[in-house]
This record gives sequence, C-alpha cells and structure tokens, in this order.
Amino acid sequence: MLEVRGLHKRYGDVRALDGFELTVRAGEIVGLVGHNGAGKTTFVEVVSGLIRQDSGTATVSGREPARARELIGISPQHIALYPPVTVREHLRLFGGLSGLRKARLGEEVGELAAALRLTEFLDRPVGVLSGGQQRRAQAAVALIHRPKLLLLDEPTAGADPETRQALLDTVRQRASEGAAVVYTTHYLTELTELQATIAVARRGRVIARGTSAELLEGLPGEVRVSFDDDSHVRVSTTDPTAALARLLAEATRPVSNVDVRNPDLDDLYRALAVTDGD
Ligand SMILES: Nc1ncnc2c1ncn2[C@@H]1O[C@H](COP(=O)(O)OP(=O)(O)OP(=O)(O)O)[C@@H](O)[C@H]1O
Repeated sequence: MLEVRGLHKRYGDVRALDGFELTVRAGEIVGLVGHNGAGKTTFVEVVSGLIRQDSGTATVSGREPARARELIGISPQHIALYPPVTVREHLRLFGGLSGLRKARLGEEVGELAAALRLTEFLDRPVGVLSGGQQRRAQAAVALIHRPKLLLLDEPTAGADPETRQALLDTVRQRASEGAAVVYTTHYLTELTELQATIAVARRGRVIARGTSAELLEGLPGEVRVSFDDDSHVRVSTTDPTAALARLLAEATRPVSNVDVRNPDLDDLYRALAVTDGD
C-alpha cells in the first residue's frame, strides 16, 4: 500500500530525512516513534503530498502521493480545522471533496460521530470545542472518506483517556477493515494496544523495525524497593522477578512499596543510540 524508498529532504543544513525507508501493507498498523526532530512529521508531510522530497520515492498504491489524495486520510500534528465551521460541515466538506454521495455521506457522518463520541458536538463550531473534542474532530476528518492509507501524526497528543480510547478503537477497527495505518506517537502503550509493529526513526531514517516484544527483548527495566524510613534501592535489570526477590530477601528494614518498571521507549532509544554510533 505504502512504499517509501531512500527519501531525502533538507532544510538548509538540517537533514530532516536522510534515507528514510518504510513499507506498510493493507491492514497493517505501523507505529512510528523517535525523538523530537527525528523526521516523523517530515515523512508524513511527504507521503501526504504536502511537501516534495529532494530525492527518493514515495508511492501509495503505486501512485505518487499528489495523485493519490482520495486514498489518503491525514490527521496532522497541529489542529487544522476552521474555527467558525461546525464539525458536521467539516465532515460534509471533506467527505464531499473525496467524492462521497449525499446519502452515503450522511450515514458515514453518523457512524463516525458515534465511534469517536462526537455526536453531541456535531453542530457546534470547532472553535468552541475543547482540545480533546477538536482532536476527535480532526481524526474524523481524516477518516470520513474511508481512506486506504491513514496518516495519524500524534493523534492523541493532549487527549484525555476517553478521547484516547475512542481514537485507538476506531483506528484498530479501520485497520481490521483493510486500511494501512502510520501512527506516530511518543507512547509505547498505545502501540501495544493497537498491536502495531514499531518503526524507530532517528536522524531522518528508520533504524529499527519489529514488534515491541522483539525490540524490547533483552533491554533492562528497573526495580525499585522503598522502605519505611523513606530510603530506597533501585536496580536496572533484565530479570525483574529475580531482582525483586533478591532485594526483598536482603531487606533489613520494613518495605513500604515496590515498583517494577518494564523497558520503555526511552530504554529502546538509548540502546539503539549505542548501536547507531553514539
Ligand atoms: N519547514 C521546516 N523548515 C526548517 N526546518 C524544518 C522544517 N520542518 C522540519 N524541520 C527540521 O527537520 C527536522 C525533522 O523535523 P520533524 O518535524 O520531521 O521531526 P519529528 O520527528 O516529527 O519531531 P517531533 O517529535 O518533535 O514532532 C528537525 O530538525 C526540524 O527542525
């Protein structure tokens, strides 16, 4: 569905994309993660046809992004809606531009609004909605024409748990119906929930790809044991159960709390930075 080969894009001295490669099949969710400035948004902008790469190729169903607009749904990192225009008018406008007929459009609006818990806000101008409601409206605009490729750039940034859940459920549903999804986020738990494969971007290219289990295997997490006198012991370990058992067996003061942290994205970035030459 999406094939990206050797993308390069420079802004002055900054190599925003430096050999970026990614393929996403129909029905697959790829979680694109990486530090701030790794090139994720630039990649999304090229694939959605908003900017042109300096070199390399990006194709959506074999077509250049600018010629495949109706196949793509994009939810940009920053809200890009018209404040005085209602949610329903946005959906009619964008659905209509993508060629949805009136009757079908009405059905899609109702179904999508219910899925994203937007029904009671449909006739309010976007400008009066809360941040989380605007996030859901933005996602609805991306989804209204049932695109074959969904590009969601941090769709849950600043979202409350209800908004987050509604978005994740809807994205999973669309993938199960065959959409290819690229989902950028800074939250590993969302990608686990989406059963996404993960692509890690760094300095303008993808340096690792796999399931979270594959990528996190062997990385150390952390075990922390706190005591009644407010002191604590912390160890970094690849075997939290054994480490916890040892710390508890060796404890000479009453224990007030234990905390086990599994490896997360920061641990993964640190490990990859070492193998990537830092
Ligand atoms: N229009 C632009 N003009 C100049 N530099 C840019 C422009 N867009 C992006 N960059 C630079 O390109 C690099 C990649 O930026 P990009 O926004 O793609 O990163 P990102 O991985 O999406 O980061 P974040 O997680 O912060 O959203 C950064 O160094 C950024 O400053």
